[in-house]
Formats: sequence, C-alpha cells, structure tokens
Amino acid sequence: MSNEKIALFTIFGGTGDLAQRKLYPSLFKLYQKGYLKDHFAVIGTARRPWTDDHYHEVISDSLADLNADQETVTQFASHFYYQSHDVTDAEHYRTLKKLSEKLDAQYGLQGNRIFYLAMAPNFFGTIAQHLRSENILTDNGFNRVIIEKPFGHDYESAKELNDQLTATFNENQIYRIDHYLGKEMIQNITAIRFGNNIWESLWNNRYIDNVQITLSEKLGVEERAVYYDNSGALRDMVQNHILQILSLLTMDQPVEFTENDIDVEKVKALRSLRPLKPEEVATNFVRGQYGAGDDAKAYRDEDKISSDSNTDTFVAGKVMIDNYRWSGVPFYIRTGKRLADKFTRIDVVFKRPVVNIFNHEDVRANDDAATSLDPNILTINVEPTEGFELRMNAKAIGQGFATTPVKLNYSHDAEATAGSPEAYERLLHDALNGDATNFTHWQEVADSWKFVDVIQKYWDEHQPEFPNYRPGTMGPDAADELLRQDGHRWVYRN
Ligand SMILES: NC(=O)C1=CN([C@@H]2O[C@H](COP(=O)(O)OP(=O)(O)OC[C@H]3O[C@@H](n4cnc5c(N)ncnc54)[C@H](OP(=O)(O)O)[C@@H]3O)[C@@H](O)[C@H]2O)C=CC1
Ligand SMILES: O=C1O[C@H](COP(=O)(O)O)[C@@H](O)[C@H](O)[C@H]1O
Repeated sequence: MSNEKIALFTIFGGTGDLAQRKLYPSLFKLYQKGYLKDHFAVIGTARRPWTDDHYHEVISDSLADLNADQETVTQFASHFYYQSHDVTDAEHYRTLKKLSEKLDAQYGLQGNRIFYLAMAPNFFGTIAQHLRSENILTDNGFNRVIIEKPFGHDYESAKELNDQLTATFNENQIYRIDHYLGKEMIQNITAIRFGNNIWESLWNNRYIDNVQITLSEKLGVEERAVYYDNSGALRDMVQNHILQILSLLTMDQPVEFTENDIDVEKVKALRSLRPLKPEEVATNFVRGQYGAGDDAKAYRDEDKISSDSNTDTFVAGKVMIDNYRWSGVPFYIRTGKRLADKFTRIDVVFKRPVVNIFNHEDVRANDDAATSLDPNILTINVEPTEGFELRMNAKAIGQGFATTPVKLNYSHDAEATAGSPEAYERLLHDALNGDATNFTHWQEVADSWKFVDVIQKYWDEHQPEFPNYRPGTMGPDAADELLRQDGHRWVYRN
C-alpha cells in the first residue's frame, strides 16, 4: 500500500529563517521516504520579488547539510512555486487562489490544502480572514492551518488570536506547533508511563518525592533577539514546552490513545495547576538574566537588545498540582540561555526507603532512619542523549556489607537516533495524516497562559536585579535556594 500523502502546502513566510532551516529540510525528508511523491506542491510566499528559479536555489541550499543526491534535490525543488505576496493585500490572495487551483489540477491534489503560517503572529488573523473571504479554502479536500509559536503574548492576546482563527477554521483544522511534542523522548513519556506497570503504579504522591524538568541551552539569543527581548524565557519556553511536558508527566491515563482522550487528560492536568497568588510569585519563581562571561557578552550587550533590558533569560520555578495523585509533590522546572550545556532532561525523584536497615549506627544516631540511602531517580534524557537512567542502591562489591548507588542505563543507539525523524518532519507528517495528537489544543494554551500571566504580571511590576548569573553556570544561586528551602536539590548540577 502506498504511503503517499496528497496536499498543496502554502507557506506564508517562505523566505524566512524557519522555512529555510526547518520546513524545507523536513519536507525533503518526507519526500525521500516516499510520503511526498508525485502529488504534492508547495507555494512559498513572502514580499520579496523572487523568481521560481531563485526559489529552487534557496530550496537546494537549505538541503545542503543533508548530503542528498542532486537529481533528487532538483526533482523535489521542481514542486516548489514562489509567489510574491503581501499578506495584508487582498489582491494578492486572488493570484494565490489562481495558482493554487492550477497546481491542484496539475498535480492531482484533490483539494487538500495545508497552510503553514511561518510568520510573525500579528499576521495570523489577517491571513486566516483572507483565506476565507477570497475563497482559497476548498470544499472537496481537507483544509488545515499550522500555526507557529508564540500563540499570543498572554491569555487575552491568545484568545483574540484564537477568535480570529476560529472565524475561518474549526478547532480540528488548527494545528498549533509545539516542536517539543515532536521529539522522540517527549513522545516516549506516555509509552513508559502507560506501558509499564511498575511506573504507573508508583506514579503518584505516595512514591514520588519531587520531579525536575530542565531545558538548558548553551547558546544565547542568536538571530531572534528582537522577538526574544519582547518575550523572555517564561513566555518563550515555560508557557508552551515546559507546561506541555508537565501535562504529559502528570495526566491520568487516557481511555484510549487518541487525540481527544489525551487532550481531555492534559487539560485536566493543566487545570489542576495551583495558580499562584501575586504575593507567592517571589517565593516560588526565580528569574535571571546572564551577565558577561569569559567568552560571552552580557545579554544587555547583545545585538538589538536594549542596554537596560529586564527580559528574563532564565526561569526556575516550583509548580504544585492540586489533585489526588499529585498533592504535595513539587515539580521544579528551569530553563535558560547561556547555561552550562545544551540538554533536556526530566528527573523523577522517588521517596527514600522508610528505614535504612543496612547502617544500624546511622539509624540509631539519626532521627531520620533513611538518611544514608539515596533516593531512586528515574531520568528521562530527552537530548542530546535519548534514553533512560535509573539510580538504585545495591550492595558494594567485596567483603562486608555496604550499599552503593548504581545506575541502570538505556540509550537509543546512535544509528537509530540518526535515522529517526526530526521534530518538524514528524509534526508535518502528522498534519498530513490529520493527526493533531502532538499539537496543542486551545484549552491547553488558554490554561497555560492563565498560569503564566500571574507570574509575568508580578515580574513586570517589580524590577529585577539583573544581571544575576554568569554564562556557563546553571543560573542564579536563587534557583538552587528554591529547592534547598524544601530540603531538595537539583539532580543535575554543574
Ligand atoms: N526561526 C525559528 O527558529 C523559529 C521561528 N518560530 C516562529 O516562526 C515564525 C517565523 O519565524 P522566522 O522564520 O524566524 O521569521 P523571519 O523573520 O525569518 O521570517 C518572516 C517571514 O515573513 C515574511 N513577511 C514579513 N512581513 C510580510 C508581509 N507583510 N507579507 C508577506 N510576508 C511577510 C518575510 O519575508 P519578506 O520580508 O520577504 O516579506 C519572511 O519570509 C514566527 O512566528 C516565529 O516566532 C518559532 C520557533 C522557531
Ligand atoms: O521554541 C524555542 O525552542 C528553542 C529550543 O529548542 P530546542 O529544540 O533546540 O531545544 C529555543 O532556543 C527558542 O528560544 C524557543 O523559541
């Protein structure tokens, strides 16, 4: 049976960074694997007056790292058409409609349309409205719109954006990208939780002491300074990626492994987040901004960043979930730029054994009989290594009897990881299949913003003392103190 998918992609922002770095290589991988073959075409649009020939060169250049043979690249690029287009100009949509209909007939696309909005979000509403008013949507095939982040700046702006989109598209036609949901090990969270009795039976406040989610970046803001300076780490990483990961870690078992059932459980988890009162923000969330390091400029000295910017380049926080399963378990989260290394990991720290029978002297000398036994820790390594690690206590080799911590380790092998699809490839394939499981649904976005808005508002009203961490560290000392005050510490420390 053929796996071929049939669709016309219209990419708004076809000359942009995202299109060139992520979308064209991902579409090419789908082409190499036969998911895209004869019956697909791509219209790239933006204001620049490019020709089709120039566009083909851009496509070819964007694939340079993939070491593909030139003939395949040329064949692939021949499916791409460029149309100069200002998204605010209605006349341009009429030209777009004609080109879409021509390509539909030429490639046998059966009216299937995917609109990818790879542009600044302030344009999403006008594009959606024109797609409807200029009759670019079809009646005979599917119409899906893929939306890039950020989905709003706060709850109000996200709602306004959503209202604009839903005036044209139904919720089940809207695919809000969160590329973390396309990552292999993030998708693995549901597999290990619901595919293994040992974990699901321990996955609650009786056995889990705390959970730590770290999304650490070594780089600074790079080319996206203007966007980032208006956003900051809380909006850029916590509202979306971290709260999505949190919802997958904490949701109850869905009735079936389907988009709707998973969404229902994720929304319940997000609605159970304990909302912070403004006066609780300072004791539960820490913000940071990097200063200068040995080889790195301070954030405020980066290109296009104002010298008195108070934007957060680091966040750590303690999140509590008020439901039967998680009551009393702190979820510690942190993310930032210019940290010690680039990695993403989740550490699930279990409670220590209630009694330590191995070290009698310790037991007698201490009120806390378990002090000398380490907790079991399940680490989900999301990247760069993909795998799991379990820390246990075992007998130390040799005469006598002492315990020592050991690790059970599993990593995907490098060959399998190299062949595994990159997040954007996976998500584009899902969108072609009409599967929005790994996209965020409106209610999830809304609940995440409501949680984050309180923190952001408090921060906006209180001046920080920035800069407060050095590049190459794991953020300000206050992020360590956040756990220390609860008697915990970060599993990953540098
Ligand atoms: N780049 C990245 O790594 C990531 C980007 N994103 C998101 O993806 C989206 C795009 O980002 P990115 O590619 O970096 O942005 P760029 O600034 O590189 O691209 C913006 C695109 O919009 C086009 N454009 C701007 N104004 C108009 C207009 N009036 N009419 C038609 N086209 C217009 C530009 O082309 P022209 O100037 O020729 O008109 C360009 O193609 C943003 O929402 C961003 O937040 C999300 C995650 C990562
Ligand atoms: O969404 C974003 O993610 C990247 C980090 O993504 P990763 O896949 O490299 O971990 C981040 O750099 C960027 O600021 C943010 O917008």
